[in-house]
Amino acid sequence: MIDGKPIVLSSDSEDFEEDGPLKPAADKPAALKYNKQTAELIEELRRTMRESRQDFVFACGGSVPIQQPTSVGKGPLTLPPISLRWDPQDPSTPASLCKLVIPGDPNTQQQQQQDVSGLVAEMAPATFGLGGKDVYDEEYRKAVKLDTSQFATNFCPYDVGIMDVVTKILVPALGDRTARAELYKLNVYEGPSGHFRAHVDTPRSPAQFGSLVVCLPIAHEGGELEVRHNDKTISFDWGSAIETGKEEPSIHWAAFYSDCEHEVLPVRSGHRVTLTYNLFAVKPEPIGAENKLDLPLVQYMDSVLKNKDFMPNGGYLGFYTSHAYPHTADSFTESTIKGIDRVIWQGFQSLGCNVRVLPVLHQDYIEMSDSDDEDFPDTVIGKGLSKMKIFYGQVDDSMYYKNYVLDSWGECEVQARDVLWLNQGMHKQMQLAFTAYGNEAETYVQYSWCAILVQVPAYDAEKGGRVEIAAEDTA
Ligand SMILES: O=C(O)CCC(=O)C(=O)O
Ligand SMILES: [Fe+2]
Repeated sequence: MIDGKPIVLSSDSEDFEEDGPLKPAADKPAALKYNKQTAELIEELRRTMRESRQDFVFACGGSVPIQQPTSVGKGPLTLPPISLRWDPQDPSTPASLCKLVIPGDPNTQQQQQQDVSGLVAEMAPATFGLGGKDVYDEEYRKAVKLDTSQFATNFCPYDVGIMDVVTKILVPALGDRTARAELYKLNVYEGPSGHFRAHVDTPRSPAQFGSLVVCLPIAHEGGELEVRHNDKTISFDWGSAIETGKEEPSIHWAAFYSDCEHEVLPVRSGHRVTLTYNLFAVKPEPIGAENKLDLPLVQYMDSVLKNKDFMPNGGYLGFYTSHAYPHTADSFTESTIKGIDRVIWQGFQSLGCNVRVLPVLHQDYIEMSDSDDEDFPDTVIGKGLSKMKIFYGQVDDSMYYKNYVLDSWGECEVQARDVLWLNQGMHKQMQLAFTAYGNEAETYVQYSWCAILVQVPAYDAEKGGRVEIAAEDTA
């Protein structure tokens, strides 16, 4: 949970003095109190973190063949034919016409395409969220959908190991946190032009961390799903794999962090039929110091903290998260923290530091009458942000100025100028993504990117390690 006051940081906190601690200068809000050795070690730590970022995945996928059930040898990972049943718009339509079994008889492929057309005729245009409203605009999304109240399927992503893979790859193996999938929509993207332009998925709750798409084996061409994070793109091309005769009928799936921008490219022909699921992180475990992460980056962080010259009197580190996170107007949960963010958050915690995650907003997105004011910060960070109704441009107070007291840990006040940043924070791309198109007009939960704030304890020369500080309740 995040509550309390908003805090303000200057982004140019790179100023070190040659020897010894800096004297804070009134005209230099970024002046810092750290020594030269700290400056050098920080540079190394920054570089290592930049490099480590490349190693984290943000999407995964696979395929599962469908087998006709036999009386023998039906193992737990066998996927039987998938049936779909739906509510007809005309209640007098016989049930036999409101059902599709996939794959159907291999000799009647054409029949199957006709059956899909029958399904499509019962589906409604799929809208997307724009500016708080559900909009239908074929320029951005051309697809049809059914809600879960209107259809049923025997397919379950848990039966065939998909959720095991998702949990292992996208929910880092920390504690026994796991992923829960909730069926969300049935969608059909029809050739020659069905598509969904770049968007991020609207979070359904602060516990949502990802989305799962399952594509049924129905012939189509095109319709590649592209998922992007920072400057990387992962593409899932199921159409060519599904094309008749090339492989045994299989479902194809992809799961990805839902703050990652993604896009369905135009379907050239056929029907791209998908089930979509929202993924939630469940069973968060309290993380204790005994729960050390055995990752090179954490070992490196450990070695820096063990260096007696690094922040000998303690201090504060900041890391702008690589992903954006959902939060509601008054709640923010750390249970969905992912990728390198998760490693940094838990890594520092396991090394005896206190860690917090705070939402961040860049000034471009804050509309204030006096935002031309030079004293107004480039970046506003803090727990109180969520209370400012920022997403509607209604910041109702002008108290958020540079060098504001950022936060406090017990008696300890953290000022903006005390924080050494490990990376640069302007995730413009992500901010644009969340202000542009979502898959749903839902404003109750929003994404924003965040800052991880780390309280580094002082070095105790006698003990030969960092001073112990009281662990925080991170629930
Ligand atoms: O069908 C897909 O591959 C993705 C669909 C999608 O992005 C959505 O429904 O939000
Ligand atoms: Fe989406």
